[in-house]
Amino acid sequence: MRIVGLTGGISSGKSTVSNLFKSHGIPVVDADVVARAALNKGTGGWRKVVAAFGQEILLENGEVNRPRLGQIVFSDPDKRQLLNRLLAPHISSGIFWEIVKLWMKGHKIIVLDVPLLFEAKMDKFTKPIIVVWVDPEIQIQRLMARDGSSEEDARGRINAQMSLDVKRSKADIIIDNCGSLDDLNEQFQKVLSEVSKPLTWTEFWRSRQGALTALALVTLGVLLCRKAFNSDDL
Ligand SMILES: CC(C)(COP(=O)(O)OP(=O)(O)OC[C@H]1O[C@@H](n2cnc3c(N)ncnc32)[C@H](O)[C@@H]1O)[C@@H](O)C(=O)NCCC(=O)NCCS
Ligand SMILES: Nc1ncnc2c1ncn2[C@@H]1O[C@H](COP(=O)(O)OP(=O)(O)OP(=O)(O)O)[C@@H](O)[C@H]1O
Repeated sequence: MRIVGLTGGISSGKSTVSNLFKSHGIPVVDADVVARAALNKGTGGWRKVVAAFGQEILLENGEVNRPRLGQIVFSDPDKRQLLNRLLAPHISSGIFWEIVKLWMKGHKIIVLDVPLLFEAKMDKFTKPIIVVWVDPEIQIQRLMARDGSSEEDARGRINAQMSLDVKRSKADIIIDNCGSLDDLNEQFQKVLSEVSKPLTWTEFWRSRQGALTALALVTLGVLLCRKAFNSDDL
């Protein structure tokens, strides 16, 4: 199985690229979606976060007030680290089970969309790694336009992440998303053909088809050995 890593900065265009993959039939595991589920009311993640941050981060219905928690953690690195530490095991196991489900369905190529792929050291499980890069000023403009946030808020969120230039230096494939959506789509077509290349042998043996082939080969080997022993007995 090929697990393609997709990362970048906040609002650099990862979801836009993810949607392109999905529209070409390649499933995407979205870490933001998994992270949201890990904070749902009543879950283990929710309990730990409420115990650490207090009732004031809750809405009246008991769900986490996400903008409120965001304001707290994106302006205080210690609190952000605390939140990351509390949620990391829930996010990793959520991502793991999403991958297992896609493996069981027989998908050979999947995309892991993880904003903190390098920070969380998940990059070692993915190949190739695609970084969606964008110029910092365009990133701020798009972030403020999308979330209706202030410049201070947007800068706080961007500064909470590893710099996009550092991420770019760690990439196998770079998508430069400073241009129009048409430009992005044009680059995506090249990325798609790169990512859709035939699996390597290692990737093949990690796929469900590879595992079934290995099982069939072992079974055949056992049957042939038994037959050989039986003929010796005769
Ligand atoms: C603080 C929270 C509640 C704010 O929620 P909100 O709905 O406002 O933002 P959302 O979850 O949609 O995240 C938007 C973007 O912020 C960035 N971001 C989120 N968490 C972090 C973090 N801990 N450090 C740096 N950047 C982060 C990501 O680029 C993400 O795509 C939420 O982001 C959260 O629970 N974060 C911790 C979990 C986490 O690490 N998520 C990232 C998945 S790898
Ligand atoms: N090439 C582009 N031209 C114009 N707008 C774009 C382009 N690419 C993305 N956008 C817009 O920029 C915003 C951020 O893009 P997107 O949501 O894909 O980023 P993201 O990296 O997934 O963000 P997050 O980390 O917050 O999940 C969106 O409003 C999106 O529509």
